[in-house]
Amino acid sequence: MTSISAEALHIEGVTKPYGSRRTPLLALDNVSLRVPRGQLFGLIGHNGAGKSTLFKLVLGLITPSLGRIQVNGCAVNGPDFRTTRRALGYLPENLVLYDNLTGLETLRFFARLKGAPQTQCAALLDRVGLTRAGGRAVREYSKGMRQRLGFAQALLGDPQLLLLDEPTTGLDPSAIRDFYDQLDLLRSQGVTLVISSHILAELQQRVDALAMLSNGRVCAQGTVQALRERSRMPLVFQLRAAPTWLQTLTTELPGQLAGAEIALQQREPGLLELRCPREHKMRVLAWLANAELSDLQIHEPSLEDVYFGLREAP
Ligand SMILES: Nc1ncnc2c1ncn2[C@@H]1O[C@H](COP(=O)(O)OP(=O)(O)OP(=O)(O)O)[C@@H](O)[C@H]1O
Repeated sequence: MTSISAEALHIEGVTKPYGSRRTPLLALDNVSLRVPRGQLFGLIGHNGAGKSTLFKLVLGLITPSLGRIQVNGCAVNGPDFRTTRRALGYLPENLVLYDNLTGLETLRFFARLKGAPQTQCAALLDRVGLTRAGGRAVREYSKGMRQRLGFAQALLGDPQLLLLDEPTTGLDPSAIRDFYDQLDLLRSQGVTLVISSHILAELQQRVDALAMLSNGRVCAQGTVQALRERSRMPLVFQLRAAPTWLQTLTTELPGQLAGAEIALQQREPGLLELRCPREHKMRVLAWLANAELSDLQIHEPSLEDVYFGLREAP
């Protein structure tokens, strides 16, 4: 197979059916994605959208019926994939751990499976903050400790591409922050990270780009800002002023912004919320320049708003 790209991950026209030949269910349907090296790339979508299936295809654990996948320019399941496979790290959604093994024994076990040096295990336990717990049986670990051990397992062999399937589920806010600090460090070292999550607020500030899967298809792909613009979700202006001034604004604004789809709502005395399409932002600001406001905040639509906006789009 000829190389389609030297990007960290290049997926082209991939389809994966499950079920019988007569009534196949397309877990993935003509999916194409490109992830440049060194990016933190998000994958979002409803339950059953196809995220885990995509990870398994990239790992070569299952094969597509159509399309092709390359990791660092090397075809998945092609002749050189054994070597490339070693440069992949994976944290599955539900990692099975042996409760009777200690944390350190667990890592040693995975290191043997992966052909990674045993000498990495203690350093990786330290990296995820489990050095003191490393001698304790995994059965005594909390959910957060198990996740951290799973993350250490994914880092065995110094992977260049890390696939993380819902890695922060069940973690407390401080553990989530520590986890993303680790991802930032890896990214600064040139590692490419693909992360799936249902916690959209968490991804919004952190990913370089993302893809949105719906019913096995990519329904949107790009930076959070590009998806915001595509979704055409409104901007929200929060205006604080004396109630009498807000009354004037409420009366005059619709006439001033004729032709713009705006919505006004009094949130509380002295606080007016104005929703309007992005393309009218500068008109609104120009008009507000002469208003006697005590405060003005402009809120971009959240990734969650964008997600629902794009999913509902025909
Ligand atoms: N081994 C399998 N056999 C049959 N169908 C499967 C299999 N694995 C996944 N599917 C189906 O493929 C679709 C995609 O599943 P997948 O697990 O990839 O979704 P997901 O986006 O990871 O979901 P979640 O967010 O719930 O983890 C679903 O309809 C699922 O039922």
